[in-house]
Amino acid sequence: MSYVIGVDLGTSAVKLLLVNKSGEVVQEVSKDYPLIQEKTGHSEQKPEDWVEQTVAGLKELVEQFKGNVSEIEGLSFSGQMHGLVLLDAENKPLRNAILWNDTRTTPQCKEIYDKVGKTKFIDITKNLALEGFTLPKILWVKENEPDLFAQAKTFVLPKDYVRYRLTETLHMDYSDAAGTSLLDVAKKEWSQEICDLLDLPISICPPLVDSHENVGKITSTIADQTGLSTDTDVFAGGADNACGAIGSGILSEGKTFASIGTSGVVLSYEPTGDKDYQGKVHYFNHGEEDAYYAMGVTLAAGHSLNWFKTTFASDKSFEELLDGVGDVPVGANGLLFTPYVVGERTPHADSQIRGSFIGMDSSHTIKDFARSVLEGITFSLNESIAIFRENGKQIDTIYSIGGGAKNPDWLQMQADIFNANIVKLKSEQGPGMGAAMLAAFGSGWFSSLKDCADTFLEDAETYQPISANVEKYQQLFNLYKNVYTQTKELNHDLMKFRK
Ligand SMILES: Nc1ncnc2c1ncn2[C@@H]1O[C@H](COP(=O)(O)OP(=O)(O)O)[C@@H](O)[C@H]1O
Ligand SMILES: O=C(CO)[C@@H](O)[C@H](O)COP(=O)(O)O
Repeated sequence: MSYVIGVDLGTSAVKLLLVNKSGEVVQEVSKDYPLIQEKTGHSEQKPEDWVEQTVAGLKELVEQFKGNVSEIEGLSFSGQMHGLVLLDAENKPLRNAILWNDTRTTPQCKEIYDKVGKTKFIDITKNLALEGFTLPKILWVKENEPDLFAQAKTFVLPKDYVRYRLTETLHMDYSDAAGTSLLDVAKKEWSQEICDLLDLPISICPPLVDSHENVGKITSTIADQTGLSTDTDVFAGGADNACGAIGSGILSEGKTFASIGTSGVVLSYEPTGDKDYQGKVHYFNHGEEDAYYAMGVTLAAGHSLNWFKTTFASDKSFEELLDGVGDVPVGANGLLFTPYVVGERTPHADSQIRGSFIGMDSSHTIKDFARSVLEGITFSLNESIAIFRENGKQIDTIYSIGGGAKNPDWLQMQADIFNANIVKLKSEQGPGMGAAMLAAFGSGWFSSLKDCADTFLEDAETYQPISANVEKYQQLFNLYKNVYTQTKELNHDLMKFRK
């Protein structure tokens, strides 16, 4: 039997899947690492932590593997997007990585519009200038840490750095490059014009490759450390959302997923690079060659639930905390939550907005709060679905992936709030499975990613909308949408009192 490994470098952990030629996940390993949040709005990680934990995960996978290690033919990556890893001339990181959920760069986003012009910027990058994207982070370092920036030779994204350490070859794939704000998304090349207008040398941008491209073999040092064969091929891999799309079969027009990981994402396939959403949703290159996708992002989806659990129920597991939320009525007995605990992206690109519980009553219990957190996260994702529908997309079936897809009550809430059938796949490991599929396709096991999806992916369950709930949720969604406007100014004024 032959195998491939999908490495999903997430925000909370690296998850590794060993997958056989039929698409069965035969082994799984997860290794976590900390988030460094020294100030409000700051979010960093140490690149060395990613490398150490990926190597430790690969070693554990190989130790548990019953077959012959030479049967593991290749590996590929899915990576948290946008994080800036700035490298010196010897490809050593110059500082901690600044992550996708770090929102310190509001002035740099303004600088981008001032110097490039908003219309031209959206024309080239197909996206707004957002705090989470890589370019404003580069400008922040240039402005705030000039000595360090002077030593910078190049930059990469999180999984590119880990891949570099495994192979000693440096690349970035189109799907991740699209999230830097330096790529001309339709032309698939670095934008000389944006670099010139912002006085950045284009030489800091690494060579571009397709996600399924073979970029080399693992080094003998990594082979020694992990037990893998030196013949193991490494394929470039993609942005976690592009890989999530591959791993849930979002490979043709009309297919959509909702992912609840640390962030929340609603993503829909786009066959061409020229649909105009006026920057209301993100528009990126897919991990499938020459395809695209549009997506809306809730900055803190699973992160909101995580925050709630850590702060108010730290002794409970997710299962214990959520046990019984299905018995709480729709609307959590009049409690409404907005998941803006680290700011928001879609549809409100606002780094200063913060979360609220509206309607707290002395009769509310922790179960009401837990249900309102799940509902608030799902309402936020529904705002992205509404944008897609307003732009003519028909969305009647949605694949649900990520940690949030583990809970059946939440899956039913998604069906009722999105008013769509929710399909759970046999493996909810979207991005890790997508990375494994890139390695399988890259290894020549299949003639296309679609062929691979036909063999690897299988629906497990479908949740259908319950019409009485759909009706109540439509009323609640209208109330939910008001909370942003009603609390915006208050939150902006509170900004100066934050850490
Ligand atoms: N049993 C569960 N039920 C509901 N939600 C869960 C459960 N386990 C984890 N989650 C949510 O899923 C999130 C992690 O999802 P995951 O897809 O693994 O994230 P990431 O790739 O960002 O690290 C957690 O933050 C949590 O909110
Ligand atoms: O910023 C984005 C997408 O634009 C995030 O989706 C990150 O890519 C992190 O994803 P998770 O850790 O939540 O999977």
